Amino acid sequence: MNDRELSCSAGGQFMDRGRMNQNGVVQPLLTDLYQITMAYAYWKSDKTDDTAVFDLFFRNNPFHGEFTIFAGLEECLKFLDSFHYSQSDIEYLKQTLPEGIENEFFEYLGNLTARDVTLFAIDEGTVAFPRVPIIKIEGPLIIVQLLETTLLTLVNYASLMATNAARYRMVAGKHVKLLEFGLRRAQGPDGGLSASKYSYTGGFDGTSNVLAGKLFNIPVKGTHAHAYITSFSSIGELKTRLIKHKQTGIMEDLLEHAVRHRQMLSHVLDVSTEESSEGELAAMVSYAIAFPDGFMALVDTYDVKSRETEQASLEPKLINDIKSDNSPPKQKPSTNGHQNGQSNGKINGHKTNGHQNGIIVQSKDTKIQDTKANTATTAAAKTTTTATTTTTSNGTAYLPKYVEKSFRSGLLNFSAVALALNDLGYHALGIRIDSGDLAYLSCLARETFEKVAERFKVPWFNKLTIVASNDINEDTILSLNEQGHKIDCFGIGTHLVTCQRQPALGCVYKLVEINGQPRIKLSQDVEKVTMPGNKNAYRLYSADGHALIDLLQKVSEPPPAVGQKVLCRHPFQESKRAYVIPSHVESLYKVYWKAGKICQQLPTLEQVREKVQISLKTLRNDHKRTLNPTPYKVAVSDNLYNFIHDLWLQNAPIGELS
Ligand SMILES: Nc1ncnc2c1ncn2[C@@H]1O[C@H](COP(=O)(O)OP(=O)(O)OP(=O)(O)O)[C@@H](O)[C@H]1O
Ligand SMILES: O=P(O)(O)OC[C@H]1O[C@H](OP(=O)(O)OP(=O)(O)O)[C@H](O)[C@@H]1O
Ligand SMILES: O=C(O)c1cccnc1
Ligand SMILES: [Mg+2]
Repeated sequence: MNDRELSCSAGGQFMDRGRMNQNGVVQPLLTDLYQITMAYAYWKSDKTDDTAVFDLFFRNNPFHGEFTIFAGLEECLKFLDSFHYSQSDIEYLKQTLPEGIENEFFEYLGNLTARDVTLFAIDEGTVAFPRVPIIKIEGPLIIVQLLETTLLTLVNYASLMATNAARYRMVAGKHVKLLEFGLRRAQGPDGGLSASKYSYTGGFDGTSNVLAGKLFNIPVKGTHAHAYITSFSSIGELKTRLIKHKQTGIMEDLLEHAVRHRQMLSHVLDVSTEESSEGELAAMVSYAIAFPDGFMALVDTYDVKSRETEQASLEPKLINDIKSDNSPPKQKPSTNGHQNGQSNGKINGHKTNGHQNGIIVQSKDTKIQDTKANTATTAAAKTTTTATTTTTSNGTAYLPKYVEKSFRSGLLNFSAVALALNDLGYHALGIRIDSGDLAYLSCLARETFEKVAERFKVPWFNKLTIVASNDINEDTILSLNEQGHKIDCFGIGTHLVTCQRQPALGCVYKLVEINGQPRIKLSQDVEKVTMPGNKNAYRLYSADGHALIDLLQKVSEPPPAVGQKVLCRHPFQESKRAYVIPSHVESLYKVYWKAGKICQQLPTLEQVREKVQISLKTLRNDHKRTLNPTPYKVAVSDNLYNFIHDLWLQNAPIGELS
């Protein structure tokens, strides 16, 4: 039994092999069958001594963007380090491959390692661009072919995820915290773990995924679920109310303090204590007793059936809309690339409990902004939206009174418990909002906290954290920013981890040279023609420190020099050329694996995370903007251009007209 089998039989997917913590599912059989059948055919055709160069690259940036973050390199290196077919792998292949495979082939497989392979790569966490190989791998043809699928699976999702996360970070800005909440929605356990790891790489601040925290040393964070609030229905259910005063150590009744504050707060918040939920109060008190220094509460749970009925009688129009099949379809993002207002669908009124709105929110500069006006809504949606809007005396439309009241219940109970904790020497952390109009409710919450801070002389109340979650994506954040909000932290699950906007990055692995001879793969689609030969990649920078262009050259060419004019050519369009005089030239490849060893000091996850931000800073803003970003230029040297096109002509068959 080898290390891998030992560790797997011990029950762990990730294991410490002394040298590196490795995901146990990453092993040579994690590949497509055709790699192994090809290996046999290569072996049969006596190609064991052939050497090859493969390029691993993508053709298009994801998410309609113009950059990609390269991630997954460390996992690739770990894979090379441990590449070895175990005895049981060989037994399995003997049973599985077609009959007649010679025994010597299995012996050959049993002795294969990645010792003779050399892997070049750009640094993990660097921005990368279409057609510039992010990994270049050289070595015995059979082995480098066998590595294809596993390397692709390690790079594709990792890079997609890191890019997705980096985009969320860009739209959220650097001061807002981003938490990954996606494990429950991820594509299986391994997808969930990778999502947590690479969203951290891309710029998230933490994850709710505890195993990811343990394995990758990522900060783990979280609040609590609605279930906790709804598990209490009355104060009578509180088994304990006592908590130690932080300074005096004397046991005090937290509920008593909370009830007293709640009474006073009801005037400040304009919600009567009868209108707020007792179960919610009980749940919050009990949670505060469990976590007096980390009290963070969900404030949107409150849901009272009798009031739903009352709402129904108040809003027959809305209820009719919901019952008929005229309910508004889910909105598509508006044509300018992101959704405005409530255009991402559900919020435009198909809920019976009145959690919908066509609100006008107060923007940061206190101007009133009509979110309906710039929303690409359907007529049906607009009708329903209007029906549910409550207009205040000054003409400002807000959430339906019912929704506001129920949200105020959460705020009332939270504030009461937070003030009670304050009496006993503790500071609450904040709230989470998981439904409704997040822009409006966050402003309402902040306004409430400011009022409480002033009236109760608790200045720290101003600084309470407001976490928002609920089906958030890049467009929602952009829209919230436009509207103005007071959210300090987003908890993001589904859209982030499933990369819903684009679920795969199309990295490919193409043979570019065999036994020193270039190989080109032709295609009707020019974009798909491969760039033949063993190449080096350089990034040329302008005097202001921005990346100008990536340049591919034949390895035999001298690198571009600072201050010297370089002719950069579009790889396929003859007329597209430019001279560049770089102020700085970065050679993109480093040898990461050679002679059976990792040749570079590998950065920590934290360092890769920093690298992402540093690398993104070198990109001009117009390449990074979400709407119609400018494509970053990728070029080839004049020499490589001619080489590609000569080879192309040599390989393209000449048709015959008849
Ligand atoms: N101000 C806003 N601007 C744009 N989108 C928003 C805003 N507030 C919330 N959203 C988004 O609108 C959607 C609201 O979802 P939905 O209509 O299901 O309401 P909900 O509040 O989740 O209702 P429920 O809790 O009853 O399921 C979510 O995707 C949320 O991220
Ligand atoms: O919406 P996402 O971006 O996917 O983020 C994660 C979601 O998961 C939770 O909801 P869920 O309904 O699963 O559980 P809950 O009872 O804790 O709300 C949480 O409340 C978020 O809404
Ligand atoms: O901690 C949270 O609030 C959380 C965690 C996972 C999913 N939704 C919310
Ligand atoms: Mg939810």
